[in-house]
Amino acid sequence: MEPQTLFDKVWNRHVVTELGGGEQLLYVDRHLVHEVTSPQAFEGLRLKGRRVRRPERTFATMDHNVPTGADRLCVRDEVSRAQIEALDRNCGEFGVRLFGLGDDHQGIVHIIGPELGITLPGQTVVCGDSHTATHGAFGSLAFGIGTSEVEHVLATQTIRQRKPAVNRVLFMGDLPGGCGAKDLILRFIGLYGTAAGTGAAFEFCGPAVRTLSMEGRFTICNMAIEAGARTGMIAPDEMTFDYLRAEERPYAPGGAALDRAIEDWRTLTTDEGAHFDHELEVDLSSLEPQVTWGTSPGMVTGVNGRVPQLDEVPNYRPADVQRALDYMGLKPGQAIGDIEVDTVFIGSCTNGRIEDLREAAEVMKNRRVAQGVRVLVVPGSERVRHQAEQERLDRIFVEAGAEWRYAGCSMCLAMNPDRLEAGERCASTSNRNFEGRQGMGGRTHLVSPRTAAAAAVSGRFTDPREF
Ligand SMILES: CC(C)[C@H](C(=O)O)[C@@H](O)C(=O)O
Ligand code: SF4
Repeated sequence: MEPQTLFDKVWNRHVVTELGGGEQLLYVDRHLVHEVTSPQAFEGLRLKGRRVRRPERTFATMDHNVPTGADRLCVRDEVSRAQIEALDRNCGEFGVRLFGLGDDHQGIVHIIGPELGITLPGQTVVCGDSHTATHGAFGSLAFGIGTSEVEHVLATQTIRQRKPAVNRVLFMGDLPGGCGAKDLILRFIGLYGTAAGTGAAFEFCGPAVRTLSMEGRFTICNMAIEAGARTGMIAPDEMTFDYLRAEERPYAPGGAALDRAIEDWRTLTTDEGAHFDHELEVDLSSLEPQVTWGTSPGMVTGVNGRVPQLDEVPNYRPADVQRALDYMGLKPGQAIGDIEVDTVFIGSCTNGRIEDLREAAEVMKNRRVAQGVRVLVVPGSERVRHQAEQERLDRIFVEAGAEWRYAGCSMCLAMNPDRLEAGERCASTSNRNFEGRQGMGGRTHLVSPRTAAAAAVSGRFTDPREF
């Protein structure tokens, strides 16, 4: 048989039928739902008198709109409240399991899927959300869909798809100490640009990926989208299987059933000699902690570097760089280490997992947040919050002067009360930094949890390896 890529193997397992015109119908193993992109989809079902085809394969949570303060159950914004109430009603009516506000398992959709064992290796996973690629870190085929497709999946448990190009992204060399998955993926986007993968699927490979924890792998696949790809994948290995065995994952198989599943998942690797449409390589030996200075994740440099000259930036025209710097209030040649921040956001589906919080806590332990800096630490899920509290990480953050909050997307995007005011400057562990992303006129610098924590303590960008 022809050697196959990991992508091909998972794709081929799910083809229900050929639709002609280059399209295939794929079976969907897991459909994740959140409050923003689902109301019209449920409404569509209702109007047509249809049911949810596989409610037991459909899971819903509330994350984008939810407030993260102690009074979060009281949602003041009208649009948010309407979406939250609609999801509650729709899940009740259509028999979908909902992790709603106040539920122990509520959290960002891309955090709770893996941690509850809802998403697993070898599956097809879809959600009305672009960062669904996150789940591909298991070696599953996970991608975002639009609201009309959400309705289609609810009604049929299938999705029409055209097979994308498959690109291999090879990370060479070891990840230097003090650098994490976030630095690695930002470096990749800095090198190849936000159109590196337009419409393609990435398989992330190489020794540095193999040594990453599952948390780190989720971070990388999460940001495949920011490099223009539809999805990212990492072949499952012992790290993956240990993640599934180590803790209670209520929706994953257990015991002998898990062992049998693992035997099957071991076959989910790219065969020797399999064909990729493109090969992209990144050398990590000179990597340092990364900080974005512009309004795209590809506008990025090392924490010890400088804001570049207008004509020095790969993949961007000088006029784009100028516009980004004007918005960001920065000048070419300025040292990154001289940029002061007034806000730090640690959280999101990119970096809101327990390991991210541990890394941030390590830097902030026995230190104080710099004068005048507001620091929000927002666990990605209620389960992460409970675990962090058991490890007393919340004490470290609060004693340093940070705010410890409840789970949600929070300041990753301005859809809930956590947002930037115009002109505020934030070191953020999230994944998008376009104009207004964290609030109108707000300025976002994407960084790792360690670099965010270092900025919290120093009040300016500082190499976290100095702590
Ligand atoms: C609101 C949602 C549709 C959106 C997405 O698709 O990614 C959001 O999660 C984001 O990160 O911008
Ligand atoms: S945390 Fe941010 S990127 Fe992730 S789903 Fe929420 S809004 Fe989208």
